[in-house]
Amino acid sequence: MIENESSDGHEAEEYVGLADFVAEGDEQLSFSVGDKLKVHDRSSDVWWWAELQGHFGYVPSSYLQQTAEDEEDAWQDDEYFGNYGTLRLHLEMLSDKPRTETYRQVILNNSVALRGKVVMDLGCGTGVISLFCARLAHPEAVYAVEASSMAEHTKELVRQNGCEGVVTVFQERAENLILPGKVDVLVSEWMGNCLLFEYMVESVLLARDRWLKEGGMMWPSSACLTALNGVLGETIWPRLQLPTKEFLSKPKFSHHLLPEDCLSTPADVITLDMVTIQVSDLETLKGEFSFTVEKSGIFHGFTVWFSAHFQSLEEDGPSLELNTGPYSEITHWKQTLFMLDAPVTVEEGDSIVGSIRLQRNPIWRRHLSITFS
Ligand SMILES: C[S@@+](CC[C@H](N)C(=O)[O-])C[C@H]1O[C@@H](n2cnc3c(N)ncnc32)[C@H](O)[C@@H]1O
Repeated sequence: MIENESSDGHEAEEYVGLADFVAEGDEQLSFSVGDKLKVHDRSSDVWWWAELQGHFGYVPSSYLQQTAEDEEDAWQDDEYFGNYGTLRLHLEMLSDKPRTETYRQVILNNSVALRGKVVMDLGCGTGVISLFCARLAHPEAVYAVEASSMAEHTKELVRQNGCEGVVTVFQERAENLILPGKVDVLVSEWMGNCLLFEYMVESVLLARDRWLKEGGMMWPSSACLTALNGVLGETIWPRLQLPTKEFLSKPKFSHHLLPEDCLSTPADVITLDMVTIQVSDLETLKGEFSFTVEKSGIFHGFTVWFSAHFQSLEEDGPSLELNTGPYSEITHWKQTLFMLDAPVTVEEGDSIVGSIRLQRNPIWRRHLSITFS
């Protein structure tokens, strides 16, 4: 085999490992997540002939993904900020009452302590959180940071609300931001599906490290991914019959889990402390779970959602929670469903024990894979 040329005469192409793979036998090639492999033969759908550091062997195609053209491409920023530059997404978020109301309540509950403080609202969108700060509390300044073109409208909204003396809009990516000084509070609504999707949290952590004063407050202060096992509602099951294979192979976003379809009590599986977590920790996050089945039924899969927690600025002040789970008022995130390959009958008292792993995509930096074991 000639290096850089595949068996059919084409150039070998570079792929990146999405997960660790351990070879079984001499014919296969082991690699780790993030390894760059040269793929020489893709004639089979399932097993490809590849090379890593001079070693050759078969590798499973589903563990590999083609590399991005460049760093910018890896973040898909044109598409990402293009979408946030339109009103559609912002209207959906603004009309998500539990979400928007929690942020309003956080500002209101802390209005006394916010007096004279400097606040950064990272990813301010339409500026709703900045305006809550300016209207409900008396901060010294609010820096409203937004990378998309929505910032142009936000400047106008701030002016129309008479808040331009307090709120300054920075149309900038957080990573390139230059502020007049450090801030006392960093507030952001960065959470995505399964908590991490979009990985806006990375921008929040970078801004924290550069711009938050020592001992400053992060809102949310922590966030949790929660899981439980559930039956699949009778309303969905009939729709599954035809495209079952496709349905099982991917998570279902925007799934609305009904409390009566839950087989056990939910458990927090991963917690992010927004003061201490580092960007590098986001690459792989793992959690364990042990569910006791409380209701006999057919166990079809796991459902996950997140909650975000907001500490008070005052020592004994109440903390607040935004919970996107099935026992709380529905939000635009709803829940995410992961189906088992085949359903399992479970009895009350049975245990379902396992682990969950969130692996950030080494190429497409806003994406992740989630594995239940
Ligand atoms: C989920 S929306 C929240 C919008 C607004 N804070 C709200 O609560 O309605 C996130 C916003 O953050 C912006 N954003 C994401 N990453 C950013 C970054 N690195 N720098 C600046 N803005 C960013 C997006 O363009 C989007 O408008």
